[in-house]
Amino acid sequence: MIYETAPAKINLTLDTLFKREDGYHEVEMIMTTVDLNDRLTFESRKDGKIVINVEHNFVPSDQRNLAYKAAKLMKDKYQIKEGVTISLEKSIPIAAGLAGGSSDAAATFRGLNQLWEINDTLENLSSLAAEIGSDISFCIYGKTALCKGRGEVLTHLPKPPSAWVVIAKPDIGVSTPEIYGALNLNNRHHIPTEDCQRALNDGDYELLCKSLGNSLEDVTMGLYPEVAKLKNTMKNSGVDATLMSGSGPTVYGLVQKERQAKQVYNALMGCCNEVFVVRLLG
Ligand SMILES: C[C@](O)(CO)[C@H](O)COP(=O)(O)OP(=O)(O)OC[C@H]1O[C@@H](n2ccc(N)nc2=O)[C@H](O)[C@@H]1O
Ligand SMILES: Nc1ncnc2c1ncn2[C@@H]1O[C@H](COP(=O)(O)OP(=O)(O)OP(=O)(O)O)[C@@H](O)[C@H]1O
Repeated sequence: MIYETAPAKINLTLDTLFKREDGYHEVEMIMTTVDLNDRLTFESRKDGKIVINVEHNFVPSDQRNLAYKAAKLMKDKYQIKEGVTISLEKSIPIAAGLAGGSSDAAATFRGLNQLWEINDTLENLSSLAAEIGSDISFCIYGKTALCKGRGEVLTHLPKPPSAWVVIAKPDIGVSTPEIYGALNLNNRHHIPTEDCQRALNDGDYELLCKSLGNSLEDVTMGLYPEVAKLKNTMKNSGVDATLMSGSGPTVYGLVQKERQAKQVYNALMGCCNEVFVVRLLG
């Protein structure tokens, strides 16, 4: 049996540049991982089937599950006869902007690479992963990276200075295509990534806090005012910086001391069901 953890990601920055001919948006974003993890196990099957065990009302256990798609792609690409039972224990909130499904898929690529003794490089797994989702290439490595293209062109970056992250998800799910679909490129905030890169290179926490930005934030907040409200509550609760992750609706705040993190946690517990205090892994 093989075990893998699948950490959530947050966006430190997200800039959208233009809409491409294939319908995707060219992006430039810096992502990093936090220690909020789904857990997966992989067990070989002789009958060649891919079976997903997951007990969660909003997560499909059939071909729609991203872990299933990853397993199917690995099986076809490397012509594997064996099957696999994948057991998935979810902790990452669903449809949250934290790449939960993408991280499960990435863990599946890594897990099956071992279970089926394929032993391919992370680099090759990362390019293969782009066939089923833009965030999965990053999730293959986790850590911290500048992601370009539609998200799959990676440059690895130093890990962020240590910090506590308070993550809060309002009780709504947001669909990524809906947010990209509602984005008006003529009227969007340009988010430079240079300051954030400098902050990471220099280990400069204050600059990191100043450099956070997400050009999808206004779009999601326009459609879901509760996200703007949550960000305001987060701001007023004493965080050093706050931002919406990905296409939302999750908002996170950064602080340096555990005591501050607990204070922020208490302030947010009243306004959403899903609040977590975690650390940057990066
Ligand atoms: C918002 C982010 O999570 C930030 O990391 C990603 O950009 C989205 O990545 P993802 O969930 O892996 O997205 P995919 O599954 O590849 O694409 C879902 C849909 O989002 C839109 N999409 C996604 C990525 C991108 N660079 N441009 C897009 O316009 C497209 O409509 C696409 O059909
Ligand atoms: N392993 C999985 N875990 C969670 N959701 C999954 C999974 N596989 C497929 N899904 C489907 O994908 C949808 C989006 O879920 P997910 O949690 O991955 O979104 P997300 O956090 O917004 O991802 P991203 O940040 O990459 O856009 C869910 O509504 C669910 O139906």
